[in-house]
Amino acid sequence: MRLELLSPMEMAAVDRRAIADGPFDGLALMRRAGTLVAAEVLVRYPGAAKVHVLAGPGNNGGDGYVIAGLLAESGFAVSLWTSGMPRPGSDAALAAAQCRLERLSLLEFTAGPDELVVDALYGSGLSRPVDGDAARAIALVESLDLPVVAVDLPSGVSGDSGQVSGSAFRAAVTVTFARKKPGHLLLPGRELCGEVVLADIGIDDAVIGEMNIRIFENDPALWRTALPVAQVDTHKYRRGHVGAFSGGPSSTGAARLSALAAARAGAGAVTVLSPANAMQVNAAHLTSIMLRKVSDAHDLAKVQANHPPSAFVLGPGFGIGEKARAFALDILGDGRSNGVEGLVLDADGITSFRDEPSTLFAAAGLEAAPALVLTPHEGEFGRLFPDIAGDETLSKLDKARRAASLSHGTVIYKGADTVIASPEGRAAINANGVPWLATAGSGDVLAGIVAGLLAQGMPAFEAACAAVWMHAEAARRFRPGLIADDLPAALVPVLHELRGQHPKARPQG
Ligand SMILES: NC(=O)C1=CN([C@@H]2O[C@H](COP(=O)(O)OP(=O)(O)OC[C@H]3O[C@@H](n4cnc5c(N)ncnc54)[C@H](O)[C@@H]3O)[C@@H](O)[C@H]2O)[C@@H](O)CC1
Ligand SMILES: Nc1ncnc2c1ncn2[C@@H]1O[C@H](COP(=O)(O)OP(=O)(O)O)[C@@H](O)[C@H]1O
Ligand SMILES: [K+]
Repeated sequence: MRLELLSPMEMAAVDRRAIADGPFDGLALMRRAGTLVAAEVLVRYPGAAKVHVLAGPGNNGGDGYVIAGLLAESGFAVSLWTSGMPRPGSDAALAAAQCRLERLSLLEFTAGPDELVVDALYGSGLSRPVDGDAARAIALVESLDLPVVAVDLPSGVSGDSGQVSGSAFRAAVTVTFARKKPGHLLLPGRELCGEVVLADIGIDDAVIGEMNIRIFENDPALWRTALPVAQVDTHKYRRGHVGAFSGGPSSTGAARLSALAAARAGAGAVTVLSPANAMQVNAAHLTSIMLRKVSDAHDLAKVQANHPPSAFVLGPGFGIGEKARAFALDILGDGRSNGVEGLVLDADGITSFRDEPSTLFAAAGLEAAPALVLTPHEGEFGRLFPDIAGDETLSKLDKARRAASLSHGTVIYKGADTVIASPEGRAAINANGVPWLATAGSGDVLAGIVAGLLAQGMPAFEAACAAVWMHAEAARRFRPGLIADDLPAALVPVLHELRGQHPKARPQG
């Protein structure tokens, strides 16, 4: 699958390289791009009363000239509205020269009901805010509620960040070329793109392969082969043991949600690690999940001495303060020598380090430290990484990557467009989320899934990507009405399906 995401700059480099290598020159690529967009229009809007093609001054406009010509040849009534002449000698100028249609000035743009708009104003070359005639055209199209087919990106949407610069079209369909860009998946870009169609214009995969791209759309193809597969001769502790720290007597539910999720994600044993004063309430609500008293460092040391968990979840409902810091630093310091694969630090666990994040980052950076996975939502992200969060020049993708590098941890920067980033620079943007996942406790479940996968030996980045995708997929299939309590069981069919696709899959009874 073509999951790499190319920044507009990388895409331009790929275009140049592909043109240099042949067999297609720039105009041929443009003709292929335009032909594929025109084909989408034909298939989706065969009855459009009229098609307005808006062509800008660059190569995005060049695609527009090709599209306008082809749609007119196919029998559509086409109005071609242009903004700025293509640079003489450019591919766009060649495409414009081959288009016989009358040029109307975008300044005079007008349209009527039941008509269609093809937006070929600006694509990956967007270099300043969209204003003036283009902004007026966008407003008119919006007021008439006309369907828009965007070429490469809706004009005004940054391919790097998904942010709007000035104003932007809201497309029903966006046809992009070779690979998606981060702006197709990051909000608000994802919303403004509508359905994204990836069109193959003939750029060889090898050209993209040479770029060593490390940013991907999150998809099972990225991590399916790393999913844990239980061996025939396994036993419960070998299938991974998760320890989920509980808060005090009035905030124990979050840890139990994490614990259940870890168990459903395949951990063979899960133990809620509870302060003494919450033992009773936890005991009253647990069956297959085990329970141990962990009130202080001494108790934690005892847990680590006998069947120690291979992964921990610390934070959900835990309470903010010194105890969370001490436990987290203890686990990171105890390290892989004791069989600990990872620590998932969520919610209060993250906030506990707001005044001294560097101690956490230093502990995670030690050679023998287990993997640290941080799962902040936007508010928590700002507490742990205030400088990165406050830098408005950075996209959500950039922010997650910088945070991962700084913290030596894998960062799951949550939200409707969750970004997962590894400390070594890999990143994935998740796109299968559904709004009803925004329900109290759903983050606790996510933390538990990550820990469940880590405990079974899945590498941190893959475990984080898999957990985010499965969490969202379980919610998507469940449909609205979901509460966090439903999620652990809703994971089961998703896991079954993924395991069925695993290359080492055995028949399941
Ligand atoms: N050979 C190639 O390089 C190919 C390029 N393709 C198309 O080329 C596009 C990229 O082309 P370009 O790099 O020329 O970039 P664009 O055509 O996206 O935009 C660049 C042009 O628009 C102007 N511009 C940018 N933002 C503006 C704003 N807000 N207001 C007014 N003017 C603005 C710039 O000054 C420049 O003239 C892609 O999006 C894709 O549609 C496709 O044809 C496939 C092949
Ligand atoms: N609009 C949305 N669309 C899809 N997923 C969302 C949306 N809003 C939040 N989420 C997801 O829901 C989960 C909420 O986690 P979190 O904010 O920690 O909530 P809680 O602390 O209540 O568990 C995260 O996985 C997040 O990515
Ligand atoms: K466009």
